[in-house]
Amino acid sequence: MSAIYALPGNEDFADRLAQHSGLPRRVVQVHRFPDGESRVRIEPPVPRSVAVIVCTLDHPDAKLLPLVMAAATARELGASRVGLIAPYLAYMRQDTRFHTGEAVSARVFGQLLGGAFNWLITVDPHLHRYRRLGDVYPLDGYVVHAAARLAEWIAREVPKPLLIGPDGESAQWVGAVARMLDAPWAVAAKQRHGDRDVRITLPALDRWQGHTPVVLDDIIASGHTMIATVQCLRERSLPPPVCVAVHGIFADGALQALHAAGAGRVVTSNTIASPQAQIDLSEDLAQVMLARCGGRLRTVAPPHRRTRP
Ligand SMILES: O=P(O)(O)OC[C@H]1O[C@H](OP(=O)(O)OP(=O)(O)O)[C@H](O)[C@@H]1O
Repeated sequence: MSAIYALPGNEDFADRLAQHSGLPRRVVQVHRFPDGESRVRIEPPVPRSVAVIVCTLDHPDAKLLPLVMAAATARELGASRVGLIAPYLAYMRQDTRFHTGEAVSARVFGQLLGGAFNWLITVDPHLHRYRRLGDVYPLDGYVVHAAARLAEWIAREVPKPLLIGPDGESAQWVGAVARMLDAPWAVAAKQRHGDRDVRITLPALDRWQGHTPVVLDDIIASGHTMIATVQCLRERSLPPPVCVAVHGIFADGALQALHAAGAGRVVTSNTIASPQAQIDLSEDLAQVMLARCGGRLRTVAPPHRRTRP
């Protein structure tokens, strides 16, 4: 029988996958030796089964080696195929050589994981210059989209939402969510001058007075894209914007800075665990996982509610 293996820190998401799928959840132990090396130990898989390893890949450098060791060990101990569920996929933003001599990290990282796993399931990877997961990852890749779950949450929690994307790149997910909600939407222009130096120019929003602004993006990392957008909205005397993202990394006090800038609620999906991770995608990933393992989902996703703001 196939089984789900959680790398440390991924137990809650793996338990949810196990609950939806009926697959057993197994343990991966990672011990750090005093010299900084790791010892990885897994419960041996059933011979010729599929081993599904769960590891979200924020702060990826420390996670990569134990992850690759767990995959190799599952294969050595009898798994016929080894799959990776990485709800958040790292290094997708370093997708070109921005300056001479830089690593194209997205491609290098993809090749490393491609050598360890047969397939990969992830959520809305930051595909910008690469358009398809297969362009970066030499394995069978499956993308789960968070849009329907984000739309469900906004429909339930936000009266008269006006969706705002902080940059042109966000139009794809902002437009998708707005269409599901039948809500108005607009996209700002972003200029990034550094990791924490982001300038936002908002379009005219006067015709949607009385709406609640919802800033929607794929990633909150330093938070400065959201912070600059929130500041622009507050300068126009709009109410505290609700901030919604697929992936909440929240580096270095980003959440506090976002609230200090005037944000209202800040909510993300649970691709990365945090108190803001209130939108559960585990059922959607379990569905795709089971298709790779030859099983059927135990529960049925509720139909998406369509509401007018
Ligand atoms: O919280 P932050 O540190 O601001 O990071 C998050 C932002 O970074 C990404 O875009 P990016 O600026 O990399 O632009 P790109 O789409 O051109 O890669 C992402 O789409 C967010 O907008």
